[in-house]
Amino acid sequence: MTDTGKKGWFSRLTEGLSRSSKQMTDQVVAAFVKEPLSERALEQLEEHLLESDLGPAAADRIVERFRELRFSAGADEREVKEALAEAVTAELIGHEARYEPLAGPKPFVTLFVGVNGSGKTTTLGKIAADLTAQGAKVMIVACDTFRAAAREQLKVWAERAGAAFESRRDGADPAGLAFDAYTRAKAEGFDVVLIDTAGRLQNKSALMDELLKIVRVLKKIDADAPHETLLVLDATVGRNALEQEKIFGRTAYVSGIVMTKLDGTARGGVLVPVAQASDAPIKLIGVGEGIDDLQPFDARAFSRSLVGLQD
Ligand SMILES: Nc1nc2c(ncn2[C@@H]2O[C@H](COP(=O)(O)OP(=O)(O)OP(=O)(O)O)[C@@H](O)[C@H]2O)c(=O)[nH]1
Repeated sequence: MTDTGKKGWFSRLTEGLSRSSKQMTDQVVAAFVKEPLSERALEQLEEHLLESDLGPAAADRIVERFRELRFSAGADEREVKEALAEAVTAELIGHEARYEPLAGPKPFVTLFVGVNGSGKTTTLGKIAADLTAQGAKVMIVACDTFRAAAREQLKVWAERAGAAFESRRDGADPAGLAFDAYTRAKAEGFDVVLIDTAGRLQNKSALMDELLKIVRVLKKIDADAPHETLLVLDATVGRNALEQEKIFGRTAYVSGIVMTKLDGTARGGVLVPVAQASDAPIKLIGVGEGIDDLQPFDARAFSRSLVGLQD
């Protein structure tokens, strides 16, 4: 990425996280600048960390770090923010990884799982657009065969991205569709296959059976497929995201997490307990609806933006 690209990316991140950073830092920083050594400032810190949905375990550790730091009287705002950013980074640094579909086997099959409305379709569309812009041959497969609207939405993204599109109507077997699409992609030299799946949690066991069946048939073609299974979680549902991680993480062999809509909440801190609860790392984050608003997850950049640092 160029320096200007990097700068634009960082300011998008900071802007996207502005509601969370406001919630997280304004009062905390003021409290520390005013009374650097007081128990009251530490209590306020804990309260705000919990309100940002960071979860009790991480909040405790961060408060302990702050207790040990013992800011001198006259600590300024920047110093307090830097310390907070470092503490949050320490919580996340072991949980970041890259999504690299062009570095793996060809075609690289990615399965998208998550509840309806979490941002699966949008995420998939943004990824397709980014990959075709890099010259890759991309196929999108709409395995939610029950919902015509979902199919249509995905088709629009495929056309916009210049990607091939595979779908079937009215409840056709999603696993059969996935198998045929992957077979075609292999025969025709596609680089990447992006598979959208259904997300109805009302009938959890049927949904999991459907996902597992898709995985099973893909493995008939290549034992390592799907090469990535991305769980898409919506940050605006707060700690419910943890529940969803549990449900999908346990059955769907999730290999990476995408946290969307971080711009739509003051509780972006929820990424911390989700990352720590999951066996899979965070790979991408969404901070808006535009194509450039889906970004690789960088623990340090995320943490700095979360506390309102501009660089
Ligand atoms: N603000 C914001 N909105 C987002 C982001 N990602 C997705 N959205 C919006 O969230 C809504 C739901 O996204 P979809 O991609 O349709 O979600 P889905 O999981 O595919 O849902 P279904 O199509 O119902 O299965 C859409 O209006 C998106 O534009 C994001 O990072 N920020």
